[in-house]
Amino acid sequence: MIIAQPLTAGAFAPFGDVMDTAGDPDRLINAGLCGRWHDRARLDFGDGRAGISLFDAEPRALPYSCDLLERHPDGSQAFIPMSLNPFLVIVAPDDGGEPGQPQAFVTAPGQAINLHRGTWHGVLTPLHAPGLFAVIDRIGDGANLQEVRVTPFTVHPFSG
Ligand SMILES: NC(=O)N[C@@H](O)C(=O)O
Ligand code: NI
Repeated sequence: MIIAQPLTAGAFAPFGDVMDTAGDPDRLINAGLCGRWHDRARLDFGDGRAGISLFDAEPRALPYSCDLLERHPDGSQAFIPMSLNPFLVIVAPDDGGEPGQPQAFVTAPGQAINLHRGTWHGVLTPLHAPGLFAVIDRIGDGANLQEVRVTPFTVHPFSG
């Protein structure tokens, strides 16, 4: 059993970047009418190119059972919600080419994530409809996908 934790940049740092507008913007632009939180993710598309896709994913409920993790060996993958709904993020360290102990996080409204190249993760998991996301990841040759069946585990909500 895994308890989903509130997503923080520090806890997620081994796996990827958290993008949000917490704190002051890096720049004020557009005559001071817009804050820019500048260059907040480490994107990597290897020998491919950057692509932007839109996902409409079915919401899941907690407790959530997971038995499959995947990774993209050739590029990073960013999930940017097009709603203010929180979503579930499951990641795991690499342990000799297999996923190690999974960790689960629930995003705050307005948070987006960028999975670093090769990070083990669960597939996009909205928790509320609409499960609309912009996804920035690698477009190129090859599958850029490694999937592994894992011992099923259940993610439970944080009861903070
Ligand atoms: N398959 C796909 O485009 N998405 C997955 O990689 C995912 O992490 O949801
Ligand atoms: Ni993925």
